[in-house]
Amino acid sequence: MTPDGLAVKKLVVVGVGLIGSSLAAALKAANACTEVIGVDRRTATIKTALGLGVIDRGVQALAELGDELGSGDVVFVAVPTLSVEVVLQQCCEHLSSEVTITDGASVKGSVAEAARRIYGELPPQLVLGHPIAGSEKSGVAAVNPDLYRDHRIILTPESLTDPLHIERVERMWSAVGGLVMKMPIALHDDILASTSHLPHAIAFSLVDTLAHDSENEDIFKYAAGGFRDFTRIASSDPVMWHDIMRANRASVLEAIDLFSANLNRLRRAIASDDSEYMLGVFTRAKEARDHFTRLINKQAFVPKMQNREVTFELQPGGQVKGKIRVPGDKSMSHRSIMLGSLATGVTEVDGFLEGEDALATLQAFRDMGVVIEGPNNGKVKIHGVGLYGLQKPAGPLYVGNSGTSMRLLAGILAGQSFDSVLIGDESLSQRPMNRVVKPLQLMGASITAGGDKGLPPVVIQGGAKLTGLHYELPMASAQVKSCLLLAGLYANGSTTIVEPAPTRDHTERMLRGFGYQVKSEGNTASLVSGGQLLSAKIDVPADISSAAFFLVAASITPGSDLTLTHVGMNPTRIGVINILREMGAHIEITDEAVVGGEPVANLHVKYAPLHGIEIPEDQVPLAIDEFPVLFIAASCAKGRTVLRGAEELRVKESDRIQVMVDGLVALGISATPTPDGAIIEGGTLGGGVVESHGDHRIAMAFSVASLRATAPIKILNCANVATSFPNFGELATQVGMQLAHS
Ligand SMILES: O=C(O)C1=C[C@@H](OP(=O)(O)O)[C@@H](O)[C@H](O)C1
Ligand SMILES: C=C(OP(=O)(O)O)C(=O)O
Repeated sequence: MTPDGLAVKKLVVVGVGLIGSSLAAALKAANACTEVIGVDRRTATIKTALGLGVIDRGVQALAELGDELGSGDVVFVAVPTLSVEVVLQQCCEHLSSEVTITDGASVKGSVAEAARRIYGELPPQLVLGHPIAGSEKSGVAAVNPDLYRDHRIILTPESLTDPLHIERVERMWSAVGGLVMKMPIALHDDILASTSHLPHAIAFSLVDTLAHDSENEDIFKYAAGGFRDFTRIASSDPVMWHDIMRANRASVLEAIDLFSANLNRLRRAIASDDSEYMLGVFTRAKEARDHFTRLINKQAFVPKMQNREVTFELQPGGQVKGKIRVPGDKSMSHRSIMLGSLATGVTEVDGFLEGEDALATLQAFRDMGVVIEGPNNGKVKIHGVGLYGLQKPAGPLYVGNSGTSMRLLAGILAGQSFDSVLIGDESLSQRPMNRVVKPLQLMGASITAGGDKGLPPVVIQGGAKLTGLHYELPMASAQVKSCLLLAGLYANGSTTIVEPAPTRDHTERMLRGFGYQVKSEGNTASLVSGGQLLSAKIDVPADISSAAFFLVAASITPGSDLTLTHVGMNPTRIGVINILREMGAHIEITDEAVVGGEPVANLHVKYAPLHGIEIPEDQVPLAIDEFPVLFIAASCAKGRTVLRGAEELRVKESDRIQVMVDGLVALGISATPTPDGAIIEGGTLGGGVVESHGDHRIAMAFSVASLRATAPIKILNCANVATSFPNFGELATQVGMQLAHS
């Protein structure tokens, strides 16, 4: 700060166009400098700037200010890129080394070279910069004091640049709302060549091409939204862009070459009617553009979901009434993408869960070259590439919060010819992967993960020869079973998995649906390699794990009457119904049917007084994801509920035993954790603040608790509800729960 607390003392803007005048106006509006002086050789510009109140004073040459500028003053050079050299020459001749100099040119390498030519080396007072803001408009009349608010300002200081001057420039941009970041000059010029200079070159060239067409009048008359959206930047300042292209020649040429090659490839695809290639380009581009839209709207989920702070606030009481269909089954959605990709032909999926976990799997397969259309209202079309058609991804495969994606993918990737790396978010990076890494190594896979527990990243070397395995699972885990069966598709001979207790069998069922033989006998599942998967139609039923929140909600709320439609009723998933019924719940199963090899039904639930039970251990793997909300049922039941044999809950998205017990205790319930479960005494739920630790099922479980709470409940860290149940809030409110989020 200057002694009087200002970001800078005098601001001198050389070149009073849009960029210069907007900084001047913004700094004045923020009262962050003592005076703004404009330098522009055009007197008319100075006059306009004075008239608009953008500057306090104007001169025609920097030389006029030489004597009065000193420490704390900043000269901002805002002239077209190739004119910066002339201004730097004047700076060198007239300014003391105390004065901070910065610029706004779009290319940094050429400015640095100019400075070296003039000063001999980069002067410590020169802080090169580039505000990533602008508009197709130009000139002082377009001045916009908000131009830099929330926009990135890139500074490219070198080792010789004086930190005092850097700090001053950072303060100046922060004062006008800019988001300052630093990067090396070469990186800046490469990035900008692709993200800014190339699109401008294309827009100018396209409009010029159309304008030269003999029928251009007609063309412009009929040009609609596509033309308007795509070519807006072609009305940018020609001199400025002429300068930029010349100043960043090498990087721009590289970007144009890459684009031309890709455009030519697309041309060939159109000529030869290669619809798969076209769809590949269009679906990948749409996904990337949608992601960008979410980013600019600040609602992106990849790669840093934890950064979103979502808090659920629930009022006590409410109703549970109506008829709803919860979103598609997560386990089946993952598998539909995986098997659809590995099949030959086009697989059509209906009812796909558009939650972040299943989308992470979808993206991973796109990253490996699979063309996937959608999802569009739960519909997805996968253009399968066959068991050996996946391509090496360009970088690590990021699967967010999803254990299922990482473990099942590990099995598939172990059998590929290419290297790959699987990474996840903060929570997934703490979950044990050795349970899949060790048996895959036994099959001959070249796969590693970190430390004793085998934490992600999971690193896989391609090209390993896998051999079938007879493996007794040390824990009841459908993810481990599925991983090994999928690796078995690529292993010599047969792969047999023996489970300590039955777990969900969607992989086995769906493989059969794709025409691949899988034998299931008692607790054993096995398959032999050498077959192939043929595309299928898949109807994904509503997820019973999501329905569970509403089964408990209706069961604990007097007066409730709720129907959940088309719920998946696979016998390996219905533990929650069995357990609730044993506690006295009133759940009717109607409209039973079998769809695509999976049973479905409607569930009609009404309030019933619940009582505590010893949960049968054989039901634990069949209700493994439902325990958070079953703990809520237990806290509303009369008497004691005891859960044993559920140590797997400690290695889910959070330690679900500890986190649930902590939350219940915070709400006044007597609950005690045990190494493999918990003891819960039914009681009265109070209000309070609960930490969900970013675990979707914890957040939703405590939302349900509010129905019987005596005071409001606030649940922290709920963004990850979107991993499995993106419209939970809407459905909860629709049935009568009183949930607001911020
Ligand atoms: O195979 C699957 O789709 C799943 C298996 C279960 O995990 P484990 O295999 O770790 O028990 C479950 O918790 C998870 O939500 C989904
Ligand atoms: C454990 C879960 O999922 P995953 O293991 O796929 O992260 C879950 O959804 O509760």
